[in-house]
Amino acid sequence: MPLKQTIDTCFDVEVGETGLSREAFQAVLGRARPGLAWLREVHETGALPLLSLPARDDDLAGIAEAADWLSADATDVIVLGTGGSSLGGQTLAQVGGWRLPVVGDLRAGPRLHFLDNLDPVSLAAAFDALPLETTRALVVSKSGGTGETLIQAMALLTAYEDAGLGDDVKDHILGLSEPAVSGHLNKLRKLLEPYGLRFLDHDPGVGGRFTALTNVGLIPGALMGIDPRAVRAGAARALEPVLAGADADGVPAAIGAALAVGYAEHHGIVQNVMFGYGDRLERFTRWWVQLWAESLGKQGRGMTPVPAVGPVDQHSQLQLFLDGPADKLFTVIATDAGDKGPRIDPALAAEAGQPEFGGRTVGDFVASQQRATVETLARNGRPVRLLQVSSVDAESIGELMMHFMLETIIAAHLLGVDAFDQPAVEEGKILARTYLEEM
Ligand SMILES: O=P(O)(O)OC[C@H]1O[C@H](O)[C@H](O)[C@@H](O)[C@@H]1O
Repeated sequence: MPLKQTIDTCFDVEVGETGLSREAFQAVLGRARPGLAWLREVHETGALPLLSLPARDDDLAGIAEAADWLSADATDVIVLGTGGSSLGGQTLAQVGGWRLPVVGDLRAGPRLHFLDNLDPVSLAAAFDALPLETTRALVVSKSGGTGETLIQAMALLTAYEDAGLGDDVKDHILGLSEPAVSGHLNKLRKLLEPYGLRFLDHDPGVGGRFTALTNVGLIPGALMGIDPRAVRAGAARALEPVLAGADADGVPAAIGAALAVGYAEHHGIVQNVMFGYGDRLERFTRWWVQLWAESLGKQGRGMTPVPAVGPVDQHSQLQLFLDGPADKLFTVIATDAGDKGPRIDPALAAEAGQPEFGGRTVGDFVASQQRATVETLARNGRPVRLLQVSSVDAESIGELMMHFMLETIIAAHLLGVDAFDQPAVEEGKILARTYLEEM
């Protein structure tokens, strides 16, 4: 089933005075037309390579080969890289089983580890605990200049040296960075290439947080058995109405962008909650946080992304969502959970005083929770849109990711900001370097 978006519970008639009027929404949606025209134009000219990815297959053999190389005879594969060089891969890998309770740990094949947060204690413990001889590493940095990734790569080189594997580094590490350009220093390449190891090219035209559909996201996904073709087929589905020239009200991503920007402009609602039901959407919510925050948070504009996972966060954030300040727009991602999972013995259910559980599956229970969350949010005056997929698999995650990349780009057009840069974070990086020099 393709992604289905329902926005009935997003407007004033359903949620009361906190809701956006249909008229105001339509006015913002109309303003999405130039953004859609721009997307079509850059697709045609090739100026935004992201939009050509769903139809590409010339790079798939290289992606499969890299995943095979990393996993052959390996007990462990570590992925170094941060932000956009990690979160897309994490999202796809999770759909394949990485970092899922129990199933993740029981899965056959090499263990996969993303070291995206620079933590000295974890890094030391990881290098101590990993059997380095059978551990391979993928080191990812688009720019080749991110301090966290460089320092991790240096520490890894030393760890291999200390383990007596200094001469075999090229058999353990694969690099992934922008192609070398003469006159421009790529520090990661300069550090690693002398070891004779192989580097894959990061597409210079695809910004970090938009790389899930490139080798950056697809190699880690493939390591967990996620088929890159299926991911791209799902992405093509989300892109299709844009390329087909549909008007804004026929493009789900434009509708989502207009809702978010409409709420920000008309109601000052600048917090957006992504409530994904199911373990396989946990990393997806974190990937979306970077996408939404770094792409839109500029020049005093932007919306704050708030991630939540269901049903577990019903026992954590839902009280606030329902009864705290009415200052959020919600997106609930639901799956066809019904009929899935263990079926409950009626005798046990009766014994426990929960006869309604009897004969139902665990998925039936989750399905009713998804529905109840959407309805109670709306009844409490909280605008909520529902996105439904039949299940979280390679194709639906590709569709969700492309949907939200498009939604982000269109929202940036509506807000009048550049979706593709992140100028403000540079200041802190320069200051951190100064402090390091002073130590
Ligand atoms: O891939 P890299 O060049 O190493 O960048 C990794 C990340 O770090 C930067 O600080 C940016 O804020 C992110 O947008 C980027 O994804």
